Amino acid sequence: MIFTLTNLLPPEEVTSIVNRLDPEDFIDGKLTAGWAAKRVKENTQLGSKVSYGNEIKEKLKQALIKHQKFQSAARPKTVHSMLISRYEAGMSYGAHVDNALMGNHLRSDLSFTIFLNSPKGYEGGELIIQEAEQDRAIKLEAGSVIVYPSSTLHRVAEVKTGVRLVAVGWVQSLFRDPAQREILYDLDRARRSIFKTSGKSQEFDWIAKSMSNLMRQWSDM
Ligand SMILES: O=C(O)CCC(=O)C(=O)O
Ligand SMILES: [Fe+2]
Repeated sequence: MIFTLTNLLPPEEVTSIVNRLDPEDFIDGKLTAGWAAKRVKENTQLGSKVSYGNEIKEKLKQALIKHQKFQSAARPKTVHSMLISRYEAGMSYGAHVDNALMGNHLRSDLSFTIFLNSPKGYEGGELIIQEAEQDRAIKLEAGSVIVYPSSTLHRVAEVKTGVRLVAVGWVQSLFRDPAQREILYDLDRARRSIFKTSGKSQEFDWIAKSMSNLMRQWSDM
């Protein structure tokens, strides 16, 4: 399941993040890519020792963790390995699959891109996810997020003009099976919708009970 979150942060907060990013603090993106992805990764990213970088990543991570749709659809155990990337004209990231295990044995079940600047600020630069029949190209407003399975082949199209600024990161979910996550997401949506129309009805209780019991069976702690 691929899903989006709109307005992760208010626009003024996204602008203030962008204003803090000094192009001088960005280093070659190849430094954090696996040996094969290194060959196709042509971008820059905020150096890991840049002090304000950790503050920004923490703020974005907290906003994700608090987001109800993100909780319901991703069921995060850990949000990890965040990077802030900057693509100038001519830069791209060719087709690759994300490392399954990162850092201190953290699994990547889901990948996300938080768009930090407006799509009006650059041409090209779409995130392209390969699906069975066709590619899906994604370019969102500043402050919006795309969340997609880490199991996919994906790439970032060449930026033709302007600058593309994004934060990317990964989620180890409490439920590693995408089908299980989708069932839990649908049950949660059904439960919330029933609650809205009929309150804490008998039907609400049955769905809530089933959801809890499936979570007990499936959770991967
Ligand atoms: O910039 C993006 O939207 C995705 C980048 C990416 O695929 C990665 O960092 O692994
Ligand atoms: Fe990737």
